[in-house]
Amino acid sequence: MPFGLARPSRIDHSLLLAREGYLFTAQLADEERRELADTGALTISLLGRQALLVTGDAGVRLFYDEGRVQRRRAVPAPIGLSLFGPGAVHALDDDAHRHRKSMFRDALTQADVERLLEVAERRWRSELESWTEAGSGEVYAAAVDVFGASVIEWAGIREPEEQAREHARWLARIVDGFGVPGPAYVRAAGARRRCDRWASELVRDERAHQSGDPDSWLARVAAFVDHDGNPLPERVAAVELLNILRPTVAAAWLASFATIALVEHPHWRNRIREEAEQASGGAGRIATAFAHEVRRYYPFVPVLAARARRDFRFAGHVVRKGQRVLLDVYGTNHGSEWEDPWSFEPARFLEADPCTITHYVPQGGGPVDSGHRCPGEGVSNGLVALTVSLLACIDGLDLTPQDRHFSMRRRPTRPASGTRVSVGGSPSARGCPVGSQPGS
Ligand code: HEM
Repeated sequence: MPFGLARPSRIDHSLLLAREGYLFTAQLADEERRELADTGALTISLLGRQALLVTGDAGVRLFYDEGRVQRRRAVPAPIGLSLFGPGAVHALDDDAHRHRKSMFRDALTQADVERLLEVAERRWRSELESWTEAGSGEVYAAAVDVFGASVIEWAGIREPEEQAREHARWLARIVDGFGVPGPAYVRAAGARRRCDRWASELVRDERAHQSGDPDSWLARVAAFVDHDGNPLPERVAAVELLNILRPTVAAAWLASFATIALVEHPHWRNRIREEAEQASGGAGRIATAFAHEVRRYYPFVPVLAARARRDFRFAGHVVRKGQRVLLDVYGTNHGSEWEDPWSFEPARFLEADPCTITHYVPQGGGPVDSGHRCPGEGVSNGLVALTVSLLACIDGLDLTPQDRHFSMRRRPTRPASGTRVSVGGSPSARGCPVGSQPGS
């Protein structure tokens, strides 16, 4: 269709997006779905206003083109404030964004990620010991505690184990309810308030006493001088402190899916086990590729939102300044640019460098330093790779009889059963020489 002639649909898509979640694009009218697939773009109507939905490589390039789109006021307040918090890096643009982003990048070097994965491995191993005694365990609940307590320790926050686990569960509650209207959202909002108070106290104490390691995440956030030359206001420092803690706990959702994939694909489980048994440390390239495929294949983020910085045209659509631009994340991870996109196939990541695959966007796309791409991919991929490496080494690991299904409408989703596993035989996990390595 020539420029300017693409017609917005007359149906408001907000309800469809809210109701269908990851199935949003699959539930579009046939004609709309075809247009999105053929051109990579579709003008839709959100809350009575036009928005541009984009997908695939071209859509990713547009979405991360700072000359055309920006993030200010892009995410609806009920989601942005409850998930990221007010003043967070996610909603900044240009120099203010790049400067704040450097705080995250500096704290998440390969060495920092390795240190976090070492802490997580120690805690996972001790958790798995208790599973062996009990004969079973629940992956989701254990991963929340293990990842949460590990990142709290890594961040330089000193607190008793029980308290760290309680804080991990608060963080999980924020993730669990941010996109779900109803009781889960109310629980998430309550957890957000408690986490904000806890994080503010930590920042205040750190500023008053500088008691810990000056390179810890807590110390870095407390001392960070923002783009305007001032320290972050206490509330914003608290928000950013949580912006590493909370998403690290979110990797528990991925660990649940990864366990199911491990059991359902015994060939890969054997390969990961062999790799782990032969390794002298490090989660290895097979476990790492498996983790990438878990992040591509299973649903987590449905869409991302930005706003047009100026008027422009894209794939036959006129986009007006201020109009929302949505990136179809789930659809891009399963689009026609992938070979056999609906097959779970870790081999696709064995040779290719994931950073060079434009349409691989489970945690956003584009450049990580200058754009909004997630700076935590090494952490989440590393935690998933570590998890599957340890689980693959457990003799007789199996899923207990349970409902493995997960909703494609709820965001975020996971098997409601918590992914319970039975542990048979002796756990060679104890002897498995799996160390730690960032995944990407
Ligand atoms: C389940 C795991 C995770 C998922 C699904 C996830 C997903 C995402 C997505 C989709 C974005 C937005 C990208 C964009 O706007 O273009 C993002 C941004 C971000 N993530 Fe993650 N993430 C995860 C884990 C992590 C971890 C482990 C960390 C830190 C250790 C982290 C820290 C951040 C930060 C600070 C941003 C804001 C980046 C910016 O605006 O420049 N995330 N993440």
